[in-house]
Amino acid sequence: MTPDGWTEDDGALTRQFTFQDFSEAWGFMTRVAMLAETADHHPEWSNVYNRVDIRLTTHDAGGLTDKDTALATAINGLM
Ligand SMILES: C[C@H](O)[C@H](O)[C@H]1CNC2=NC(N)=NC(=O)C2=N1
Repeated sequence: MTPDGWTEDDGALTRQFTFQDFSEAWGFMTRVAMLAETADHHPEWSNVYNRVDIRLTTHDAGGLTDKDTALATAINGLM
């Protein structure tokens, strides 16, 4: 099942997050980075000022796995 707010698209989960400013976006990215390191599962992402675009896919498997769903759910838990 696709976690709230995420879109399943071409073997990946994507979601865009928008914050008040860069500082809030960067703080969020820092927290996501710590989740990613703990899970040894890392996002494809980009940041423009207050916006963070995240794409989750499992490169080793060539598509979507439970690791992506788990990380998306954990990221939702930061909000
Ligand atoms: C060696 C290392 O565990 C692997 O390369 C991990 C690291 N993080 C990863 N992250 C993601 N998103 N997909 C992977 O396949 C992946 N593989």
